[in-house]
Amino acid sequence: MSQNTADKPPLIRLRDVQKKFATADGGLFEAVKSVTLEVRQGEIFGLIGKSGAGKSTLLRLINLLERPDAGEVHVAGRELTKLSRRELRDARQNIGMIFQQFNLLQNASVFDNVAFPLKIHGGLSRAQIDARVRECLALVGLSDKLGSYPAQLSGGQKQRVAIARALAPRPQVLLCDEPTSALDSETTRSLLETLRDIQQKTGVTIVIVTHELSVVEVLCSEVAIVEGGRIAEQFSLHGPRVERRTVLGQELEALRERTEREARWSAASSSNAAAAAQELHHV
Ligand SMILES: Nc1ncnc2c1ncn2[C@@H]1O[C@H](COP(=O)(O)OP(=O)(O)OP(=O)(O)O)[C@@H](O)[C@H]1O
Repeated sequence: MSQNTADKPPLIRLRDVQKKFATADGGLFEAVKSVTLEVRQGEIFGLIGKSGAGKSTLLRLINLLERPDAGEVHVAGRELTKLSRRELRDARQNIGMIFQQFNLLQNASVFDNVAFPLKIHGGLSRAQIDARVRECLALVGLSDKLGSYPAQLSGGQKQRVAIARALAPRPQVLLCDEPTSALDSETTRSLLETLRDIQQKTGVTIVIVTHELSVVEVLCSEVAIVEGGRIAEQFSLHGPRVERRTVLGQELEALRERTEREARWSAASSSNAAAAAQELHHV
């Protein structure tokens, strides 16, 4: 579903958003400088940049965890900065989020962690909650961990519980803030596969912040490169490889080229192996 999103309408629209923070010396630091950004429905959209570039702040502006000093935040047709507290709480039901450090409730079982957002918003029977929790845990491959506690799980499993919890209220948007930074490379690979699989099964729109090029290359359909609080460059990862303006853009294209070359090489070597096997068979 993330493959052909070019004709889909934008589900998230940031217009001229700005965010400043007070600094220790009494000044102001502009973490996000008038950014305009659109994320289409069904996209897996990467925000990549160096530490301090403003990626996390930009992500947190999408669900108003950070309120912009100026600009508009539209998600699924609603301008979030205009909503009352109560309306915003409802609108946030449509925007799940996961974090680098998982943020699970340590004293609650896996079941209760995933059930939590369903219970606090009410409206569902116990049987409905039970069914939805099981469905979400199946989606992340943790059906057998219902009764476990976070301390009994690996980092990858904890992040899967966090994903199940974020998806439980059936959000249209899933925000991911460095979701694999605390994980080793193999666990990262399998978690990214799970995220892609979930996107395809549910159609959820994913925005992911990372500083790892390989995460963007493996997962994303579109990428924005964030530098100094601005979008320095944005492009599709399914489009042709062309010369990019930013160093990160160039590195990402080099990575794409290497992956394509390796895929060609391994296809060629397996067809050579097949041809050799056939020859042997005929001898
Ligand atoms: N609550 C805050 N108060 C003060 N300054 C902040 C706050 N949040 C972020 N900043 C500053 O804003 C800038 C951008 O931070 P942000 O976390 O968005 O960057 P980032 O690109 O996600 O970096 P990292 O990968 O290191 O998290 C940084 O200089 C940071 O110190």
